[in-house]
Amino acid sequence: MGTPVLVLLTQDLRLHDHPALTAALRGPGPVVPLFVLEPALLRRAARNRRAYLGEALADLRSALRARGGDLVLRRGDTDAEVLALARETGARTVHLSSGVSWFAARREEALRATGLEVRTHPGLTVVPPGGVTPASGDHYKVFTPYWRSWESAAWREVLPAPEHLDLPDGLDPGELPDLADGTEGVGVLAPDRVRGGQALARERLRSWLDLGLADYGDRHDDLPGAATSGLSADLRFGCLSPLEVATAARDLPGGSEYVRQLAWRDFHHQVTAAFPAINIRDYRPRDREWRTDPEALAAWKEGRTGVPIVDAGMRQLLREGFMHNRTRMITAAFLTKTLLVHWREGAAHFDAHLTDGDVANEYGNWQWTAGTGNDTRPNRAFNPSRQAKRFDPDGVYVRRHVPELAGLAGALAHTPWLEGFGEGVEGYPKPIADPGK
Ligand SMILES: Cc1cc2nc3c(=O)[nH]c(=O)nc-3n(C[C@H](O)[C@H](O)[C@H](O)COP(=O)(O)OP(=O)(O)OC[C@H]3O[C@@H](n4cnc5c(N)ncnc54)[C@H](O)[C@@H]3O)c2cc1C
Repeated sequence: MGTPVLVLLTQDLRLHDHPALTAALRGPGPVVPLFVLEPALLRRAARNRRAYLGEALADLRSALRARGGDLVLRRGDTDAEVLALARETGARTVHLSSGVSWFAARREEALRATGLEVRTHPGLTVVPPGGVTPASGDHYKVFTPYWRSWESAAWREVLPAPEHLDLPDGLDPGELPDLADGTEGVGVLAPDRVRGGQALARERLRSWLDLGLADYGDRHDDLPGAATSGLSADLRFGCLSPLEVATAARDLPGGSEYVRQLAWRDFHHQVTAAFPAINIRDYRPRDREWRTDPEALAAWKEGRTGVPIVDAGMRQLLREGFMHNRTRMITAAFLTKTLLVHWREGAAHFDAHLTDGDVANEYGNWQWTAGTGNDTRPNRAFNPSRQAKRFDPDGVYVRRHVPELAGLAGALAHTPWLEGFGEGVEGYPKPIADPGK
């Protein structure tokens, strides 16, 4: 047997289409798949993401065991744990998928400083950041030209899952702690959250391709229909490969509209790779007065602004750890453009609850909506009343998430302030800001 090699897993918790794992398996030696639980990161992570992560690691471990290998788990700083495991096994090389965040860049730097050979691979996007670039500059700042280049870029082949792996003898695989026990983390554990792991993710993908995709173009904005794929958390943790999803969907009816959304995901990744401070600083600084309004912010977070479409979205987030894209835009615009509260406050709340929350998509989209990011129309308005009438015309979505409004039929659920001779609906607040007409 040859020298063992390490594969450091991060946001790629799968066996299918895994370039780093495939590269490691090309050598003659045993392959040690490793995940490092970093206490400092886990303490700050949303409870929903901790729970998904725990499930995804358990699922990956059983898939690896079924193939003769195992998932090795360690707790501590990634570079120190990688180095310790390399010393224990005699490994000199570590393979990993390239990340785009500031944290991923620091991690890679720290790994290189250990003296090990560090080999990075694609795998977290369809087209890797830098895979397409404009004539001037290192990344695209506007989506439409990016999309045109992205569409015509050559994609690599989808790789099969390995059939067999060997682990060095006598290696302690390490314990997987219960990450969903609720003792650590931020936000609330959502009762209807998505469950994690590549097995469930692959079932969701199959069912989406068979039953949902064909109608995506017509129905992706239908709020009550919830007619989107719901695969964002699976993509976030890499239980699904974005390239495999895009390749499977591309030539099916509805595929091109769907694949365009995956290009948005890649777009925000290449922006973040070029501007890793996306979660801290304005991408396009604007002369803007933000307001400090703790009461309005609390009402927004709890879904009691008195604007039903906003409250429905915010309560969906608390109940599911997920929110429909349309209400993500409406609620984010209400906070930043109507209440004039800084995007960082809103993004922090989303980050504490979204199972799919990640640096590139979350902050890229928050800045896009707030007008400090990549939107070419930074003053774009999202009038809540008009959005509600258009995307939830019968009030079904609002009644589903705001039970106080269950007694209001049809579109009346969107204007509770007009009920009871202008007294509103008992138990539901009056709007804290103009909901528009
Ligand atoms: C304020 C705000 C915050 C957001 N935060 C996140 C986040 O933290 N994580 C996240 O994955 N998405 C985020 N999005 C983008 C989008 O809302 C979600 O990806 C989508 O709602 C997930 O549902 P789905 O999987 O059913 O999407 P589908 O409509 O089925 O789309 C398929 C996939 O394409 C990708 N995608 C779709 N729309 C976008 C988009 N605008 N930007 C980037 N990728 C997209 C996602 O990976 C998604 O799973 C945010 C959007 C807004 C406006």
